[in-house]
Amino acid sequence: MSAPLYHCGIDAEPLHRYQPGGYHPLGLGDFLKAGRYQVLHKLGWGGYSTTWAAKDHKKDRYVAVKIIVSETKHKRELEVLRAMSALPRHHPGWSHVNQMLDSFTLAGPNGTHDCLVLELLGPSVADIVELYCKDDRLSASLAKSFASQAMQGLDFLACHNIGHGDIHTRNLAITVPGLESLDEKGFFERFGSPYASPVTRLDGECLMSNVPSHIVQPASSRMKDILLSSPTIKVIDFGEAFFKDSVPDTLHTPLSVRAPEVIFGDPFDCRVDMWSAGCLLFELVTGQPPFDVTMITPPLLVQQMMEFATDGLPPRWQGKWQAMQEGLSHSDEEDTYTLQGWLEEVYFDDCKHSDFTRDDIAKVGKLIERLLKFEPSLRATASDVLADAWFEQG
Ligand SMILES: Nc1ncnc2c1ncn2[C@@H]1O[C@H](COP(=O)(O)OP(=O)(O)OP(=O)(O)O)[C@@H](O)[C@H]1O
Repeated sequence: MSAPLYHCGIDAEPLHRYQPGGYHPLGLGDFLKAGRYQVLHKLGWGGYSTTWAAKDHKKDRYVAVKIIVSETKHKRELEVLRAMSALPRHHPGWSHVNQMLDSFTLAGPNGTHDCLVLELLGPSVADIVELYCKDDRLSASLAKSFASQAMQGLDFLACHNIGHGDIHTRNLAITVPGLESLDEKGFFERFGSPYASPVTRLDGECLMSNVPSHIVQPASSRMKDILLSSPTIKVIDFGEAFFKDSVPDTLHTPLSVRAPEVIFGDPFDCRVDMWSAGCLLFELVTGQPPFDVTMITPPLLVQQMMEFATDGLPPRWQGKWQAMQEGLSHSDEEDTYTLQGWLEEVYFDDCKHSDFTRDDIAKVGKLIERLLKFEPSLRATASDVLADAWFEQG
């Protein structure tokens, strides 16, 4: 990799991606779509996009604008979101998926970018846990409420033959109550005042117009009070989403929640989401994902999956598994756990609060077991999960 050309005091999106094919340079106060959207704050960034909070002057509302890098050839996210916005709204899960409100293209110095205008949401569930939760763990009532809402969102998607492909706690975000009625002062009280730092060139030359003059620190929302009510959450980020009749070759779901059929290179479908949902349920309850993600490699992960999945590795994957194991060093010392044993071990950690009862944990363990099946056809569906007695208690 070549030496960095730019410097900025804020560690956010990689500056070298401000080049043809990459990010669009945007600044606070900029207008988009002929003056309709005005940029107020930065929400975050990823490998393929930067996302901004903006004021929609035409409809007098706050929105999120996700600006995709210009080199992206596939338009899956845009197509799935567009299809979703045309779907009937009567399903209870409709209100638990982030809806697209508008879309447009933006021609800039780095190319032509698809821009998705989305409902503006607050922090992700992962952020909430990190920022506001004692012992990095949700209360039992919030864990159950978030699990139920995520499952409703997934049920809505499955009913319409849409796979999300990237279900985890960073892709569930809370809605901001009263957002519509916030004035600008109230908006910045919620999302924090933006902080930006100038970009300089290390060779002393002037910046070109395809690099922003400043980098904005992503918003750090102040929303602890929201947890005292019953927050609504929505599934966000449809960058890996797909329709049942045009499934991609593979998915880039984080390895720790990636379904085994994707790891084994098998054909897959929307049921990948139910494997990830099993991991999600475990994390919502305990505060950590079921599979140890430190230094994880596919063979190590499959080894852990074999401890927890109750249906055994399907014969069609045995050959690949044999080949994978060649790189694994066998250690006799490591403890092995059943899923239920591991769930109890993690949850009833003496140092952390535990407001679920042992009975509750036994029940949710059974539920997670129904999701963590190697064979996609054996996995519970979102509607099966929602009908489970665990959701009726408490
Ligand atoms: N509708 C929204 N409202 C508020 N914040 C959002 C919204 N959509 C995305 N974000 C935030 O913006 C950041 C990046 O968004 P997103 O999850 O869509 O992209 P990513 O998957 O991280 O990146 P990429 O798709 O480019 O790899 C995240 O921090 C996310 O929480």
